[in-house]
Amino acid sequence: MTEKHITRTLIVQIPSTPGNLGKLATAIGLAGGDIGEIETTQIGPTWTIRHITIHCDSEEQFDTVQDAIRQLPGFQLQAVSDDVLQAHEGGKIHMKSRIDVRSLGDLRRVYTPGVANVCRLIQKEPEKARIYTGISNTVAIVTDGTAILGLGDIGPVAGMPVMEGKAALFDQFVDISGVPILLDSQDPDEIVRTVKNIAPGFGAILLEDIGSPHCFEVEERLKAELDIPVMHDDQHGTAVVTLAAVISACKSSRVDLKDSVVGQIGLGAAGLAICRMFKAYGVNEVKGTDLSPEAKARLQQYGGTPVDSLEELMNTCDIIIATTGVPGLIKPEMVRKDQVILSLSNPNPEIDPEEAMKAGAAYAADGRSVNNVLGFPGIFRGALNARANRITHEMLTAAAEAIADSTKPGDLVPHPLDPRVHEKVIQAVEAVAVEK
Ligand SMILES: NC(=O)C1=CN([C@@H]2O[C@H](COP(=O)(O)OP(=O)(O)OC[C@H]3O[C@@H](n4cnc5c(N)ncnc54)[C@H](O)[C@@H]3O)[C@@H](O)[C@H]2O)C=CC1
Ligand SMILES: CC(=O)C(=O)O
Ligand SMILES: [Mg+2]
Repeated sequence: MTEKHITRTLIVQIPSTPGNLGKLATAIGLAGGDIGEIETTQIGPTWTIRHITIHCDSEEQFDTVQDAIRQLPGFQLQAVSDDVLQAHEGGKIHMKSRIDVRSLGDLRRVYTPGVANVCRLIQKEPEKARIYTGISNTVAIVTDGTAILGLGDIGPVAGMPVMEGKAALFDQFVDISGVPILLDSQDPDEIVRTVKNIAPGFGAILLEDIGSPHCFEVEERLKAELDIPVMHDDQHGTAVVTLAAVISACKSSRVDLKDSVVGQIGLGAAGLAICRMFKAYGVNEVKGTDLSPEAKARLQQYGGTPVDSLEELMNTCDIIIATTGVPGLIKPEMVRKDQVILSLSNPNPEIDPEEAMKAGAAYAADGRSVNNVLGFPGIFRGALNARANRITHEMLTAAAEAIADSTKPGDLVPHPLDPRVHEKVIQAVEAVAVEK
């Protein structure tokens, strides 16, 4: 089954005679829907209610599936539920106490008066906060809402589901408490001031979905002015996983990455960091294009070669990396035989990997698989474990190589749910981290 973009659960009343579930499945399949789970919730003498999860390519295809069911005599489509929206009801994260408070003794230990002694101890010996608070295991996930995925400047509150998602991944993959911080300002001075003011409560700062170019200034200033790790994930997390994917592609096709011509479309936060990482890794030629002349000038500053048109880039590069946020920007006829095509924009790529493969690409992937989720959890866990006060280029390179080493031959990246990847990234980052 190819990966579909839309998932819905249909609640269908089906006549209780043999063969009707088969008829329903056929109608759904002929309309293009893939059936996932089927749950029978009620069985009666004349009808049965089933909850059927369907995956479709598009809303239009999903409408066709619904019409096909409505046309089946005796069947009733009772309701449609959106699993994604449902999963978000009430939010995805929740701050929980690690200690039960059930008796007066517990209360006095956890809160007053007991807590006062711990406060005095930390006042006297501030480094004890690492032992007696959760600060060193807590990462602020900071956004101003200006570049939420490829959706643009939709504001920090609309971006909260993404921040909660990052917090959920931190928790589940590497046991870090991620706390979303939504900023009601896009002014670099104010962002830097605010993050510095809240920094005492955190072991590290992850900047997320802050648009370019102000993200560059914000990150540089925070790195210089804070004594804890700061990383803009859309820049460096993305560069790490992209380098890993390209290392794997070159290994499988026995091509030397350093001699390949890399072409980038979109030179914002993700694109520019990818260029910097590739150049530092020794790639000789990185070309790039962007609508903004300033973005192209920044590429040149980091050793890349600006190119005027998308067509020229597609015609002259072996490896294409697109981070524009523009779905469908790369047309199948632009793909050259044996190119590597990474169309990394979320939620929808510049070209569907299947289309790119059909058009002759040697390897193709989108932002669902080549995703910074493979990097940021282990990078932060490794940095916190090592008590590093910054995330260095060596730590990022080590993370990229660990991801590439965890990749099965023929794949571009490992599965994000494989805990061994995150473990390998943690170990690699920790090994080269610089202690405070
Ligand atoms: N797969 C992954 O792990 C990640 C994917 N991304 C995706 O990359 C995309 C960009 O994200 P950011 O770099 O943070 O945004 P950004 O706003 O900093 O950069 C986007 C850049 O693309 C350029 N651009 C827009 N339309 C273009 C076109 N038609 N031709 C050439 N350039 C064009 C813009 O001028 C801008 O410089 C988003 O869709 C995001 O979801 C970002 C981070 C991680
Ligand atoms: C994955 C991610 O960080 C993005 O698309 O912005
Ligand atoms: Mg992002």
